[in-house]
Amino acid sequence: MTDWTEKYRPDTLSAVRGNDKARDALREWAESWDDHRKAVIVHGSPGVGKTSAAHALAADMNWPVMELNASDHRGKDIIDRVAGEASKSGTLTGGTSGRRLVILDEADNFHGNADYGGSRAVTDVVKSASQPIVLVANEFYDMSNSLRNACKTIEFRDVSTRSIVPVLRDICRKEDIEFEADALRAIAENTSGDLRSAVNDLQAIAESTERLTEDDVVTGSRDTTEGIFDYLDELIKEKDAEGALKASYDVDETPDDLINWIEDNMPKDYAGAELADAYGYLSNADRWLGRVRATQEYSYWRYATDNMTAGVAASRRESKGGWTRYGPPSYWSKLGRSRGSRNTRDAIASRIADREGASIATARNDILPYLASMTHHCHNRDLTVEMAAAYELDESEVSFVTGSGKDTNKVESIVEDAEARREGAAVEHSGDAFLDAVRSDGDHDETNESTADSEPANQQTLAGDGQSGDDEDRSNSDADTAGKASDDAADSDAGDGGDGSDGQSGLGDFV
Ligand SMILES: Nc1ncnc2c1ncn2[C@@H]1O[C@H](COP(=O)(O)OP(=O)(O)OP(=O)(O)O)[C@@H](O)[C@H]1O
Repeated sequence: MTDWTEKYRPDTLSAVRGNDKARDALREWAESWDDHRKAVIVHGSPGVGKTSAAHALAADMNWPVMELNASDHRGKDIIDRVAGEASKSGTLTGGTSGRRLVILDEADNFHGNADYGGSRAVTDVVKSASQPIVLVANEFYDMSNSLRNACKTIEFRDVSTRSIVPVLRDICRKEDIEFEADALRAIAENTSGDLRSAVNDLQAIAESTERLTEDDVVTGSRDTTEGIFDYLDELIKEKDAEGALKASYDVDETPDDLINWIEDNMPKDYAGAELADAYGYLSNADRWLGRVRATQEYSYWRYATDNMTAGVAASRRESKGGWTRYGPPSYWSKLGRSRGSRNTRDAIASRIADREGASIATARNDILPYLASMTHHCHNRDLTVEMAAAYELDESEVSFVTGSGKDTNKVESIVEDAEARREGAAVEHSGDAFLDAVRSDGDHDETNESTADSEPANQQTLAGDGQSGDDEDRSNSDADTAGKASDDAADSDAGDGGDGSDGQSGLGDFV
């Protein structure tokens, strides 16, 4: 299955939607580069087209691209060389023909990377570069003052619903998908300005239906979502077990969707032991949903619903007050709805379960979402590499967990590094292979050591296959794991601003 965000990546600037001013400014910057010779910072939220615009610009200008990101080990020499070497050939050919565009992705992350000599060295290169450089960043103010001052700045804003809809419509037409206009609008509204997620959502939903209707877009219809927000309030804060179950009959969501809403919002109010209990019920609910999928026996929905409503309400130990900002299920949870992505999710979960000695349900419901938030957009690169190494993730799996495009050089370089780390670990530890096997079998409380290091090279090869159904056989005494994972998840949220490698030692700390 090709990833539509890659397939429909704009190949010319005029195909970059929703940021006309920024787009024009970028073109103008490139066309006048000989006069000012400054680098440009393109910044804005994830998925609004910054990187695509830089590549499209290069294509329009006929400039070959050299792309690097802050986490790339090739380091500063490369930029130095590219900038220098290209300038020489520029002189030789006596004109612009030796020109190329250097794209520095994750430019807000350089300070954390010693290979580059920190942001000062990058600033120096940027200042003296003899080639046009585009620095792409999410967090403008995470870049040093001097770096910011050395560059021109262009902001990409969140893409409006009005601009997202036509992109989705074009894709539907090219993919021969029937759609209701309202369905596209609902997808666009749900993604709050992130065009990449909108395209991803469209693909996920299109896989599971013949004709896109507004109803397919779980979170789309206003009536439904209002109902669900009220219900979340009742379930999480007010009602007892029976009340929560009864009130759920009026909610216009299938249990498959409802569980995503609950799973994503319950942790905003629950903590500690009650959170662990509630996760236990959600795991049970998810097992019942799995049985429904496997057997098409829809009467099992009842048990799923009992668990996710009455169970969650009964787990509440203290009364909850105040107002909580509940939100629609993340793209990640919604992904579970299409078969292709469910398979990817379950394959990853089964390897996690294998390695951590947890049940597959725990891996899927507790550990994976948590990893997804920790490694969102690969911001914490080190951790992402650890994860890819520990669970032997390939590009599409890293992309699935992190939400970054799978063909991006960020993801590719992470997978390469993870492979290198795994090979290193296999050699170092080959003498202790049995010891490791014994340890990783029962002991998932391992903390300080990097998980990649403790991995026997041949232990995981079976994990990818045995994904379906075998979670029933496993013990489900995972309340501790769940509680621990989610406590840590709360901590991690605060730091989710591209703070890079701040001494996080690895997945073993969290699972
Ligand atoms: N403005 C846009 N016009 C057309 N397509 C877009 C636009 N923004 C995003 N997309 C789609 O989303 C995909 C990802 O966009 P892109 O990687 O350029 O976003 P980004 O802003 O660089 O995000 P990040 O900061 O996460 O790298 C593109 O391949 C394309 O399919």
